[in-house]
Amino acid sequence: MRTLVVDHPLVAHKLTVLRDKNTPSPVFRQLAEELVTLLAYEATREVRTEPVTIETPITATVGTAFTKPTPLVVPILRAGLGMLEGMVKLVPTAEVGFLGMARDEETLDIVTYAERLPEDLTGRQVFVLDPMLATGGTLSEAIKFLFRRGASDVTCICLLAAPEGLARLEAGLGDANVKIVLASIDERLNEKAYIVPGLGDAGDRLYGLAK
Ligand SMILES: O=P(O)(O)OC[C@H]1O[C@H](OP(=O)(O)OP(=O)(O)O)[C@H](O)[C@@H]1O
Ligand SMILES: O=c1cc[nH]c(=O)[nH]1
Ligand SMILES: [Mg+2]
Repeated sequence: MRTLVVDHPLVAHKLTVLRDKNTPSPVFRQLAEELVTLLAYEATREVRTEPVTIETPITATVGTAFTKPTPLVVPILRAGLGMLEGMVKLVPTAEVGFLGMARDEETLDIVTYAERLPEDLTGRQVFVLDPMLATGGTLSEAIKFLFRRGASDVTCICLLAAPEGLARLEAGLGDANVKIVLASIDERLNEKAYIVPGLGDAGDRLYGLAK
């Protein structure tokens, strides 16, 4: 597993405003969209592409080849949805699947309550979107789900991670082809397994409702 923390003044500034408890949901949603675009630029450095040839207004003959990215993007509902728009704006040729996963706040167990993914992901390159990597339970379940379906290359784009969650994923994944791209590795988890300093509950911040 590889981890990349994107170190950039624009990312740092937007993340600071996102953390501010006084930032209302509409601004929070806008910033999440902008941040995922900045992170996705780095996260897609190795995106697989298909050759496409075109005719330019200048060339009389076809033959200028450019390449079309064809990843599968999987936002983890609810909070992952806040990252979908920014990702598909940057990669309009991506295919999108969905996983609905919720963490039981008592047991921290992960419940998968929705899934809309191709049955066979053999050889697919998948980009998972979830703003928070806390205990790592959600992403661990999501990655296992995707590998079970045959995916071979998974990149997770998250905003914040706790060191504990990264360690858990590292322990469980070993040398699997998984990359985590982040805006920040925060200090720790608190007794409720929330990221400190963090930004609160991402789903609630995005959508205003308690889940
Ligand atoms: O690393 P973990 O300990 O699994 O915690 C991270 C998960 O917790 C939050 O989801 P939540 O279960 O609150 O659902 P929501 O996205 O609908 O708010 C967040 O959106 C992550 O998916
Ligand atoms: O800090 C956290 C931890 C888990 N899920 C969140 O949304 N925020
Ligand atoms: Mg979630």
